[in-house]
Amino acid sequence: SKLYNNGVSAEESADTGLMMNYYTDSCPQAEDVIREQVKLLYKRHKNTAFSWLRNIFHDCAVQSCDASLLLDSTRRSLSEKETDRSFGLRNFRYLDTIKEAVERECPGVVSCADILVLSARDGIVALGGPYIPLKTGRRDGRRSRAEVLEEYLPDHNESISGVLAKFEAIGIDTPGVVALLGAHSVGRTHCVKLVHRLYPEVDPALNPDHVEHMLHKCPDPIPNPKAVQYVRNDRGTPMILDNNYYRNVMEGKGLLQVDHQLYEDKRTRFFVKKMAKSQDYFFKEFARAITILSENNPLTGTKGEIRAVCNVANKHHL
Ligand code: HEM
Ligand SMILES: [Ca+2]
Ligand SMILES: [Ca+2]
Repeated sequence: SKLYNNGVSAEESADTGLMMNYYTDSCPQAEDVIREQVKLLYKRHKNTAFSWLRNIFHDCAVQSCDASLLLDSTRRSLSEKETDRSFGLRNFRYLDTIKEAVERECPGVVSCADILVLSARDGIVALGGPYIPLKTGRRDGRRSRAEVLEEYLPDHNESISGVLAKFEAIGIDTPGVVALLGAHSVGRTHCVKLVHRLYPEVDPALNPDHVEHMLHKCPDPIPNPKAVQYVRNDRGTPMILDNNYYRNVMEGKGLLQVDHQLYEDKRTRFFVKKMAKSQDYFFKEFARAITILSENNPLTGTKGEIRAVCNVANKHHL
């Protein structure tokens, strides 16, 4: 059939939006290949699952689930992943590994944006979280958008009102926000993001037992940013996506200002308690919120492109 300039046939270019199993006809093995790769990579590098989970926030919350997060800086612009807001993001090479495996099956068909979302979905399962059915059909953006990052991504010191407002703008309500922050039930936070709660004075809201641990892990008021000094987000079950985060937050063991605020603020406190009590409720709300996040403003139809490699946009086509 007639090919458009971007190599998409007329039938394929009809904009069907996001749908379940978008690649059923064009690349039936796509989701299996991704699931297989996630399993293999997770077995070898457990913490890559934290990265897949964090990616969905840092890509989808910033304007669109368009894999803009994955682009490298160019001579003309600094990429999202190299800004301070992306501090600590890691393991991008394992997304490239997944993309390469998918490309071997079906070259030029599956977007990096979908691979990013599906790796998060399968990574959540690897971490003991719920299986969340997610749609596909996203296409990749052509530019990184570091200049709008601040507008969309809450800072670690942001007020809870600011956090709620930013998520509300993409359709995620209060219980949804509380559930999403449950992602801090896994992974780590570097000392640079924590020392302001320890020095010059210890934040009195912190649990004294936890302070001792934090001071041990972060002994310098000005940590060397190159040193790998960090505190695990959830000392109890650091590798498992469970509701232990909410118990931590209730006990003054939330690491970030936003974690702590979640239990201080009237609007969110109720949901923290409810999620601490019921893992089912946490999972249900988490699944709902991840679904909304993953459908934020996607490029579909003929918008954007299918990137050949995830860290650079394709060479410009007419
Ligand atoms: C108000 C919103 C949020 C703020 C301010 C925030 C901030 C942060 C910060 C500062 C870190 C530590 C990074 C480091 O030192 O390496 C972190 C880690 C992490 N965040 Fe968030 N976050 C937020 C929401 C989310 C959401 C919605 C998710 C996912 C759904 C998420 C997933 C993660 C994960 C998995 C880690 C651990 C990463 C690792 O160990 O490599 N965060 N976050
Ligand atoms: Ca994006
Ligand atoms: Ca945990």
